[in-house]
Amino acid sequence: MALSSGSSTDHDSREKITIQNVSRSYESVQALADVSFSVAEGEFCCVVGPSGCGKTTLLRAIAGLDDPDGGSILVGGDPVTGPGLDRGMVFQEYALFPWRTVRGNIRFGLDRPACDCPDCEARVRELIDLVGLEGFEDAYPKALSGGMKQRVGIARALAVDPEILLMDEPFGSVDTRTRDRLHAELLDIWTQTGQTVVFVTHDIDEAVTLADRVIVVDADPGTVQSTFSIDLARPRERTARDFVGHVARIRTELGRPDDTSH
Ligand SMILES: Nc1ncnc2c1ncn2[C@@H]1O[C@H](COP(=O)(O)OP(=O)(O)OP(=O)(O)O)[C@@H](O)[C@H]1O
Repeated sequence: MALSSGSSTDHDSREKITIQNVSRSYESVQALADVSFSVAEGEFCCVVGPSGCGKTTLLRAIAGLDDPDGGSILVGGDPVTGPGLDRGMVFQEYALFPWRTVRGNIRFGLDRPACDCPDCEARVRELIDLVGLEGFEDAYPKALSGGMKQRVGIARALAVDPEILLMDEPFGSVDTRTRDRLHAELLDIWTQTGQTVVFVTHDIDEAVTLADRVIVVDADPGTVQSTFSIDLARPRERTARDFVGHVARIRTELGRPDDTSH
């Protein structure tokens, strides 16, 4: 993947994440090539692109789970040198601990020594309420539906109140109806928390449903393709009518037919 938001990558105070000339290769495969863009504080940014264009590699690098070969990633102006409590990650395949209950999975982040949560049990209860899993506290992941598992994944990522939420195709494994519901719930949570979100998807419709700003990348890792971002500046509270107009506008900008009727 090679992309540029078209804006300066010099750090300014509104920038929460600054990605500067980041590259990453796996043996002969170049997954990221000279990637530069930034994400503003409190922004919901979707990175959309086809399978294999380097989206997961990028997200893992921001999370500090993987080291780029070159370039730098700054969070709040500080270089990322490894995982941190300021970043929560939600994985496509949930990555829940099968031997832990819903409560135990959500509590995971709070059990770390670096966590200074004054009342962890109260925090877990708050998160269970937030993601609507009341009554399932003692259930194990194998007894949950895909949508419920991902609610646990989101709650676990939010447990330590991270400044940044990194989401890697989190709703790729749930049915369309559940996905629509989870979109609404996620936007609701984001409205409450005001976190900076980087949400990776291969689905442009999902991206325009959720994002303040969409960064579109194309196939062929390591080459610059038709990559652009769109500033949507949408209001946080949006009516269904606004939404249809919003999708139509984005489709026009992307040069795609207006098929927002379904
Ligand atoms: N650990 C690895 N070892 C070797 N190659 C890898 C590794 N991780 C990723 N790659 C390769 O790097 C490229 C980018 O992979 P990445 O998973 O970041 O893409 P992606 O856009 O997230 O794809 P998807 O949408 O399918 O998850 C791919 O060609 C992939 O095969």
